[in-house]
Amino acid sequence: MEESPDAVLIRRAMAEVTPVADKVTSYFYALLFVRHPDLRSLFPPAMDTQRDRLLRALLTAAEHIDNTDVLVDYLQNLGRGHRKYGTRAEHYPAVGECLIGALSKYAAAVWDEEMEAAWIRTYTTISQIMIDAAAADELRAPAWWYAEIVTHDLRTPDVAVVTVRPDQPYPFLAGQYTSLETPWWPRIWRHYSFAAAPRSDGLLSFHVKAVPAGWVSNALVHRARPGDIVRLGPPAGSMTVDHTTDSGLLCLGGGTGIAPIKALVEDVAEHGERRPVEVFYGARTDHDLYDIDTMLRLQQSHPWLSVRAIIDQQAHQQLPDAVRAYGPWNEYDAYLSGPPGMIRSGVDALRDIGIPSERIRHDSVEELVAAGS
Ligand SMILES: NC(=O)C1=CN([C@@H]2O[C@H](COP(=O)(O)OP(=O)(O)OC[C@H]3O[C@@H](n4cnc5c(N)ncnc54)[C@H](O)[C@@H]3O)[C@@H](O)[C@H]2O)C=CC1
Repeated sequence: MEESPDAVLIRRAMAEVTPVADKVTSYFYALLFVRHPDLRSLFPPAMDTQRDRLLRALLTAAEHIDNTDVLVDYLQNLGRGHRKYGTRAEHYPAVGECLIGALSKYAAAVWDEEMEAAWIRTYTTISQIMIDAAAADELRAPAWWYAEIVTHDLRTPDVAVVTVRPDQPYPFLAGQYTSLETPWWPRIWRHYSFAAAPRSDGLLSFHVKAVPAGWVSNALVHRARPGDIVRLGPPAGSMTVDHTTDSGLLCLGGGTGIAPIKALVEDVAEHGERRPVEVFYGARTDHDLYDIDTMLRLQQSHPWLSVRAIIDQQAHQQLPDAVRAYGPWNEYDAYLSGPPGMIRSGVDALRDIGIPSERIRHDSVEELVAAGS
C-alpha cells in the first residue's frame, strides 16, 4: 500500500520516540496532569501498571492512519470504551496538545512545522472518530453497567467462575469480552471474555485466573463474594461466529481461554446448526482442566461437537502442535483464545497447515498483554 505523506511523517516521528518510549510516556502524563489537573481523576490512582495505555492506543492508531477500515473499527471501539472513564469530547483537545508537546520534545531532531501539521491532522481524525462513536453510543447504551456477583465458584486454588447480574440488559455476542472494574481497585479495568452465550435470565459469567501481581484477578478470585458489585464496560471483540456460512469451527482454548470457546459452542447449538465444531482444550496439568466436565457434557448432548483435552505434561507438546496431528482443517474457520504466546504460535501453526489468515480469529494480542493482570 502506498503511504500517504502524513503517514510518512508520523512514522518518522515514531522511529525517533520508540527507543525512549518510557520517557515520552512519563512526560506526556506529566504535561497532561500539570496543565489539566481536572483530568487526573479519570485515571487510576496508581499509574505505574497501566500508565501508558492511552498513549499506546493513540500511537497505535496514528501508525495505522492509512489503514482506514481497521482503524475506524479500532477507534470506534476505543471511543465507546472511553465513556466508562468519564471521558468527554472537550477532553480530547487537551490530550492532543500534550501528545504533540511530548512528541515534539523527544522527536526534536526531526520535528518541524510540516510534521506538527501532520500530527494535528492525524490526531483530529482519530479524536473525531472516537468522539462520534461515543456520542452515537450514548443514545443507546449506558457508559457502564453495575453488576452484582451472584455466584462465585472456586474451581482450582487460583481459578474462579464468577457469575454476575447486570443492573440493566447487557446485549453482547458469544465470543466477545468486556472490561471489568472491582470495588477494590477503582479505575483499574481488565478484560474478561464471556464464558457463556447470552442467556434468557440475563446473567453473565467469567473465568478468572489469579495471576502473580494481578490486582484485579486476585481480587476477583480470592476476595470477591456474592453480593459484591463490580462495574462492566461495553462488549467488544470480533471473535464471533459467522452464521452466514456452515463451515466447521476449529477452536483452540488454552487455560481460561476455554471461556469464550464454550460460549461459541453454545451459540452454534442455539442456532440449531449441525456444523462440525472441534475443540482442543489445552492445559499445563490435568488439575488445570477446570472446565473439562462442562465441555464433555456439551459433547454428550451435541453429536457435531468433539472435545479433546491436550495436557502439556502428558502430550509433551503444546496445544498448537497437537492440532497439527488431526485435520485436515482447510474447510474450517479457526478460533483461538488463551495466553498471548499460545495465540502467536497457534496462528503460525494454523497458517502453516494451510488455513488462510482471514479464517483465523482471535482477540488482539496487545489487548491480552495489557489485560494479563
Ligand atoms: N479471549 C481470549 O483470548 C482469552 C484469553 N485469556 C488469556 O488466557 C490466558 C490463560 O492463562 P492460563 O490459564 O494460565 O494458561 P496457561 O499458561 O496455563 O496455558 C494454557 C495452554 O496454553 C498453552 N500455551 C501457553 N503458552 C504457550 C506458548 N507460548 N505457545 C504455545 N502454547 C502455549 C499451554 O500449552 C496450555 O495448553 C491468560 O493470559 C488470559 O489473559 C483468557 C480468556 C480469554
